[in-house]
Amino acid sequence: MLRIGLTGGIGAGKSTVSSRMAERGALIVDADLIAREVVAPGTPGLAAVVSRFGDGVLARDGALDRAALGRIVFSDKAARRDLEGITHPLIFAETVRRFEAARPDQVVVHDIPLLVELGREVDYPLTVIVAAAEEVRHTRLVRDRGMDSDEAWSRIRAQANDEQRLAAADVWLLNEGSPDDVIAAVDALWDNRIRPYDENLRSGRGVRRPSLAELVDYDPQWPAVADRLGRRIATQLRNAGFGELTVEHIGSTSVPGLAAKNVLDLQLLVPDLAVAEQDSFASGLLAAGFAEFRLNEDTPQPWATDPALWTKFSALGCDPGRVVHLHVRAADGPGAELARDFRDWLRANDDERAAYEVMKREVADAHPGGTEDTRGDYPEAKEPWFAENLPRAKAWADARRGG
Ligand SMILES: CC(C)(COP(=O)(O)OP(=O)(O)OC[C@H]1O[C@@H](n2cnc3c(N)ncnc32)[C@H](O)[C@@H]1O)[C@@H](O)C(=O)NCCC(=O)NCCS
Ligand SMILES: Nc1ncnc2c1ncn2[C@@H]1O[C@H](COP(=O)(O)OP(=O)(O)OP(=O)(O)O)[C@@H](O)[C@H]1O
Repeated sequence: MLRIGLTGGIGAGKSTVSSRMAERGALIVDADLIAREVVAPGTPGLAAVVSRFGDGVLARDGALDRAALGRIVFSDKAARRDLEGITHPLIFAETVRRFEAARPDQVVVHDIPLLVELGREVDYPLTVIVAAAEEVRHTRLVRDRGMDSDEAWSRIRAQANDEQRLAAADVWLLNEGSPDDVIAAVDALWDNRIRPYDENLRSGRGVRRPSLAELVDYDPQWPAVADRLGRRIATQLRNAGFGELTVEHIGSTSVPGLAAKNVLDLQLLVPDLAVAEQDSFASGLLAAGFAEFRLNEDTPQPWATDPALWTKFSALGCDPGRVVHLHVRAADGPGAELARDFRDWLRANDDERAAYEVMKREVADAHPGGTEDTRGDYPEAKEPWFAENLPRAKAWADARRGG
C-alpha cells in the first residue's frame, strides 16, 4: 500500500538501496529497467528512436547501441529532451501497469533516477534520496563501471543538484561510508519508518505527537516540508477529481523564530465542507499519507457566533517520521481566516511573538511530562491567553485589510 519514490544522482547507490529494500519485501518498479524494455528490438520505441537519431545508434545485431546514444544525449540537452519525449510516455504507461499489479499488502518502491528532475516528489507519500558528493559518485562510476571521466561528469551534470534533491527528500540517505553502512541504514529505515508507515496506512491510523511533546527551537526546514506535504495533498486530491485546492502552512511551525512543538499544522481549503464528505476525498488524502479523517469543531469565536461556521474536518499524517495535523476548512469561513490572521500577526509583530513564546513556556513548565491524557489541563491553560489575543490578532488583520 505504501508507495515510495526512491532516487539519487547517478552513482549515489540507489540500486544498492533498492536491492536491500527488495530483500526486505518491497516490490521494486525500476525505471531504468523499463526504459530498456521500451526500446528493446522490435518495439515501436526503438523504431521512433532510430527515426530521430539515425542508424548510427543501432548495433550490428539491430539492438540499441546504448553507449553511442548516451554519448549523443548526455552532451546535448535538446537531443536528450527528444529522447525523453519518445521514451517517457512509454515508460509512464508501463509504470502505471506495474503499480496497478502490486498486491495491496506490498510496499512498492519506484526506483526512478529522474524523480526530482520531473518534479514527481508529489506522487508518493514518502521520498527517499540516496546521496553522495559528486566527486565520490564520479570516482565510483569511473572505478566500478569503467566509465570515461568526461562521460561520468556529463551524466552528473545532466541531472539535478543536491539542493534540488534535498527539497524533495523526506529521507536523506547519505551513502559515503561502506556499502554495509548504507544497508544498515536501509534496515533501520525499513523497521522504524517504512513498515510502521505502511501499517498505519493499511489500518487507517494517524501518528500522534510524542507523549513528551517538548517545545523545540524553530526549524528553518519546516516551511519546505510543509510546502512539499501541501503539494502532495493537492496532487492526490486533483487526481481524485477535486480540482485545484490550496493548502496553507499555519500554526506555530509557520512562524519563523517561534519555538514550537514539532507538529506541522496544515490547512486545506475547500469551497464548501460538503465537498469533503465524499468517500473519494478521504481516499485521496490516504493516497497522500493522511488518515483518521473526521468531523471536528473549532472553538467558536465571539465575532461569528453561528457554531456551524466553525465546523471543520481533520486528519493526521501516517508517517512515523513526523507529526502532521491537517485541518480541512471552508475557504471563506472564519476558522480558516483566523488561522491565517493569527499566523500573520505573530510573523509581523516581534513583541507579540515573544510574549506568546513566554506564555507557551510557562504553561509547558507548569505541565511537565506526562502523556496527552495525563497532562490534564495543559490545553485549557492556554485558553485565557487565546481568549485575549485572538481578537487582537483579528483586529490587526482587519485593519490591514482596511476593514
Ligand atoms: C541514453 C541511454 C540509452 C544510455 O543508456 P545506458 O545503458 O548507458 O545507461 P542507463 O539507461 O543504464 O542509465 C544509467 C543512469 O544514467 C542516468 N540517466 C539515464 N537517462 C537519463 C536522462 N534522460 N537524464 C539524466 N540522467 C539520465 C540515470 O542516473 C541512470 O540511472 C539511456 O539512459 C536512456 O535511454 N535514457 C533515456 C530514458 C530515461 O530518461 N531514463 C531514465 C529513467 S526514466
Ligand atoms: N557505499 C559505497 N561504497 C563504495 N561503493 C559503493 C557504495 N555504494 C554503492 N557503491 C558502488 O557504486 C556504484 C554505483 O552504485 P549503484 O549502482 O547502487 O548506484 P545508482 O545510484 O543506482 O546508479 P545509477 O543511477 O547508475 O543506477 C556501484 O558500482 C556500487 O557497487
